[in-house]
Amino acid sequence: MRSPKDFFAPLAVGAPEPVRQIPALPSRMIHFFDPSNEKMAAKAPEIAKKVDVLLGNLEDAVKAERKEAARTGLVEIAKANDFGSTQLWTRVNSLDSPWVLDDLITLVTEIGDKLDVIMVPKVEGAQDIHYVDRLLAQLEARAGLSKPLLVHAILETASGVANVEEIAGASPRMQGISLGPADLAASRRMKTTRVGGGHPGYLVRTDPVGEDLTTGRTTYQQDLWHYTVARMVDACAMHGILPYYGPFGDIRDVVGCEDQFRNAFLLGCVGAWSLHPAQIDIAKRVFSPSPEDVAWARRVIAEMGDGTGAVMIDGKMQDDASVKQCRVVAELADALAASDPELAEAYREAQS
Ligand SMILES: CC(C)(COP(=O)(O)OP(=O)(O)OC[C@H]1O[C@@H](n2cnc3c(N)ncnc32)[C@H](O)[C@@H]1OP(=O)(O)O)[C@@H](O)C(=O)NCCC(=O)NCCSC(=O)C[C@H](O)C(=O)O
Ligand SMILES: [Mg+2]
Repeated sequence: MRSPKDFFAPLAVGAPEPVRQIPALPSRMIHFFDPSNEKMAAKAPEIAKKVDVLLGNLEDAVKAERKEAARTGLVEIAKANDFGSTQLWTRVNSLDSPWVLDDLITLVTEIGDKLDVIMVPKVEGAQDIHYVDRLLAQLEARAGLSKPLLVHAILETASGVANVEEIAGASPRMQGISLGPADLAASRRMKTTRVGGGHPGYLVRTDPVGEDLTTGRTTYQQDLWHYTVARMVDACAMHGILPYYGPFGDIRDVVGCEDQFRNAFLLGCVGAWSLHPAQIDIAKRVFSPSPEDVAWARRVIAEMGDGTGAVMIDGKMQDDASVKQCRVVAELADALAASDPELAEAYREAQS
């Protein structure tokens, strides 16, 4: 572990100073596209106008023989477009793959000034982040970058989950962590065959009444990801970085997707991945606090004055702790409304 005194020092001569605060930029959806897929690549500039984060994916879901085309495609798209306030991220190949070194060298030296965040898959522990951290510093120095690239880890191995707190605090570059349910399920030897979401077999059943074990026993499907998401949220909050739910692979099931995203939102996540254009609006809706919740939060804040003591509002007790929750909601609403005029209008209307 680096000494706290050196934590914010650049890791290479000529590399930019690390950031001291992770910017809380809107990132309700991290929209994945394959830069080697001509159709998707052609849509990227239009999609960029609708999303908070556009991510050029180089890892899983890109065929092995298209890896180089994906890398080159992303460089071309980044050079040819100005995405304005939409962040541009990439997911590089895993650290044990034959592609990742060239991914990092090419992307940082060619389009390092256009990229905001590098997503690193299958992170096992702090050592993986330390490797990327030093390499990025060297490449940033070579490319003459003035702004440091941030790093986002995917939590998708059993060791990654066991080490999530040290991963979250491994570098001042750490921007956030996403759950990768598909790889995590495989790593844990879970018996699912899906990309995220629930499973009808994972349930609890009410007790039997009398001797009859089969009738009148309601079952409730449980959330396979609750433990991991909650643990990830705590690790991120502890280190001042941002947690995200990852992918929901059943593109057709927009209802199940919305439920999974909402659970993550309520537990503390700031966004999720959109794999298909149909998931963009779901993430936008879910990860923006509702106008009614924002109006309520603002009312509590106003009636609580300096934020101490206890008051009754509509029969509910409010005190120092509930006003803090209301501030979380109101501050998120303000941050999102600043770059989303439609949302700003909806919040204004609910207030009046
Ligand atoms: C899932 C898909 C393969 C579906 O693609 P397709 O069959 O082409 O869907 P549609 O016919 O409905 O598409 C309609 C049009 O929209 C374009 N399209 C589709 N997806 C995207 C996109 N993501 N961005 C931009 N444009 C998109 C199609 O080209 C169609 O265009 P047109 O014909 O001109 O109308 C596909 O959506 C896809 O590949 N999505 C990305 C998948 C991905 O990135 N997967 C990796 C992330 S999940 C993961 O890695 C697991 C995780 O790590 C873990 O371990 O949990
Ligand atoms: Mg994965």
